[in-house]
Amino acid sequence: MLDKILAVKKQEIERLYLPEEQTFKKHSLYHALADSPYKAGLIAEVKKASPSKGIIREDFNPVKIAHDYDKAGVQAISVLTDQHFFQGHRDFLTDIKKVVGVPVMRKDFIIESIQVVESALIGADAILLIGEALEPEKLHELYEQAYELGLEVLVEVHSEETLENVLSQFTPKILGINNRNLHTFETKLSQTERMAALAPKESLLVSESGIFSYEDVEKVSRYGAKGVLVGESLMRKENLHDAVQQLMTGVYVP
Ligand SMILES: O=P(O)(O)OC[C@@H](O)[C@@H](O)c1c[nH]c2ccccc12
Repeated sequence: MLDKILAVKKQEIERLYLPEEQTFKKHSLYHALADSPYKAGLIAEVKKASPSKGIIREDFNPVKIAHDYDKAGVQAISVLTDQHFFQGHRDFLTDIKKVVGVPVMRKDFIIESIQVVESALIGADAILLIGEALEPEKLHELYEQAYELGLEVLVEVHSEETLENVLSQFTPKILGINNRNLHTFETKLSQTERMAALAPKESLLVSESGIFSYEDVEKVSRYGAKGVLVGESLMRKENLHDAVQQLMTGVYVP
């Protein structure tokens, strides 16, 4: 599946045009996570659909969802901007950025420099770079470019091998462990435990995918995660405020 996504992405990049420059107030993802009042800071995701789950949320108003997340006290918001496989859009991110006061991360398959520039122009505070989708040298280059443009980067890895390749180049400030294998979609929280043992102490760890309950948040936080990236389990709930409270505190306060 990852290979299929990257093939489509290459075609999209050929047609990519850059939007006009606008000014946005910047917020730091790193600090939002590091200063979280919870066991781990929450990056809540705005995601309508995915290749593994199909449509996740029918009633999908990205700005309303992000606004509810912000009011519920999340530390950051991740916005899927890939259209073809996730039914996202880059305009969702810009519209969301205008109404929330927390950092906004662009979730897409970034493989070329022009997409990093695009991310800055649409108002992202941070971007995702996927270890499994990039040669380590290229990943490092895009990482440096992002920080030069004032963007932070969540460097995501799934496997030990990818982590080793990344670390041979540089130490990411924010390191995401994807519990989901993007080739097979198999998802297990123990991936965070295995990978945390190999991660540098200087990197802020984020556990991504397959987190459904407060017990899951507690578990990955015990493994060393300082942040969690949660999409599906929140997207399937009607009341996002209550869902965030329950996920992060284990207590349901109606
Ligand atoms: O919906 P979940 O299982 O809570 O997962 C969220 C997030 O981790 C997932 O959407 C994701 C992680 N890495 C990605 C890379 C591309 C697209 C999506 C992703």
